[in-house]
Amino acid sequence: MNLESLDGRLLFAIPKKGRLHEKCLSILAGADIQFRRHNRLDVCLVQNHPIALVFLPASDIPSFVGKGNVDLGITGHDVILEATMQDHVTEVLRLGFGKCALQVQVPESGSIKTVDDLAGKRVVTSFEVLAGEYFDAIDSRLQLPGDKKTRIEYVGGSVEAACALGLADGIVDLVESGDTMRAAGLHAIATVLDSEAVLIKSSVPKHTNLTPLIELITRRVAGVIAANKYVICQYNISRTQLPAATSITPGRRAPTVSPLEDGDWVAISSMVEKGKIAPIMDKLVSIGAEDIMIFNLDNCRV
Ligand SMILES: Nc1ncnc2c1ncn2[C@@H]1O[C@H](COP(=O)(O)OP(=O)(O)OP(=O)(O)O)[C@@H](O)[C@H]1O
Ligand SMILES: O=P(O)(O)OC[C@H]1O[C@H](OP(=O)(O)OP(=O)(O)O)[C@H](O)[C@@H]1O
Repeated sequence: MNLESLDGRLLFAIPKKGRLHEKCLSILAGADIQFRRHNRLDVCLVQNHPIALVFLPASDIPSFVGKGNVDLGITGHDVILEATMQDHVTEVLRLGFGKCALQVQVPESGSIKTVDDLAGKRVVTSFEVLAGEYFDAIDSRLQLPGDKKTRIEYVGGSVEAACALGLADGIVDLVESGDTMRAAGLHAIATVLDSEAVLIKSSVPKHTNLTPLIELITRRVAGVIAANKYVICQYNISRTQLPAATSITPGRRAPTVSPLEDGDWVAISSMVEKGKIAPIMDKLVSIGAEDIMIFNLDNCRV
C-alpha cells in the first residue's frame, strides 16, 4: 500500500492492543466495515468503503483526532482528558464498554485513610495530568506550601506495584473488577473519574466532505451498540392487563401489540435493556404473562 491510496479516505483510528482492541474489532464487523490487516500493518484499507483504519495505542488516539490527522476514532474518555484534548475532539457516542474508574489507591493496611492523608506525599500514576489536577486542588484546599505539595511521578505500566516497591505512598490507576488492586494489597479511597469507550471525531475537521461518511459510520456503530444493549421481549397477556404490561415493557417508542385468535389475549413485542431483563420477566409473570421469549438482536437502527 502506498500513501497515495489514502487520498480522500476517511481515517478511522482503532486501539491496536489492550482492553479496547477486541471490542472495536467486533464493532467494525457489526458495522460491516470490511478489511484485511496484512502482517499486522498499522494502516489498512477498508474494502467496501473509502476508509482506512489506523491502528494506534488508545492513549495516542485523542491527539491524532484532535489535531485532525485522523477523522474518527475509538478510545477511552479517560485518555481524552489525560491528553487535554477535550476541546479538540467531540465525543459522538458512548459505547458502553471499556467501563472503568480512575481511582486513588493506598495500601490496605497502611495509615493513609483519606486523600487528605495522602496529600503532600508520593503518588505514582500513568495519568499524571489528571492525578496532577486532582491533587493540585487538594493541595490548594489544604494550603500546602510549594515544597510540601504532593509529588506526582509517571510510570508507563504496572502502577499497582509502586507502593510495594517503596516508590509511592499511593497510586492513581484504573479499576474495573478491582482484582489488580486487591492482588497488590491496595484499596480505593477516592474516584478521580469514571470512563468508558467513546467514538470521537475532530471538533474542527480538516475534510468537511467526509461529514456524510462520518454520519453513516456513526449511525452504524450506534446500531451495533444498541443491538448489544437491547433484547426483544415477546409474550402473550390477557387484554385486561395491557396497561400494566405496557408500563413494564414500554419499548423505546411503544410496544408492538398484536391480536391473537383468542380475542381476550394479545401478543406483545418490545425492546428491553439486556441488563434489566430478569426483573422485567419476574414482573410480567406476576401480572399473568405467558410464553415469555427473549431474542437477541444481531443489528438494529434506533
Ligand atoms: N480494566 C479495565 N477495564 C475496562 N477498561 C479498561 C481497563 N483498563 C483500561 N481500560 C480502558 O482501556 C483504555 C486502554 O487501556 P489499556 O491498559 O488496555 O491500554 P494500553 O496501555 O494501550 O494496552 P496494554 O495495557 O496492553 O499496554 C484505557 O484508557 C481505559 O479507557
Ligand atoms: O480492576 P481490574 O479488572 O483488575 O482492571 C484494572 C487493571 O486493568 C488495566 O490494566 P491492564 O490489565 O489492561 O494492563 P496494563 O497494566 O498493562 O495496562 C489497569 O491499568 C489496571 O491495572
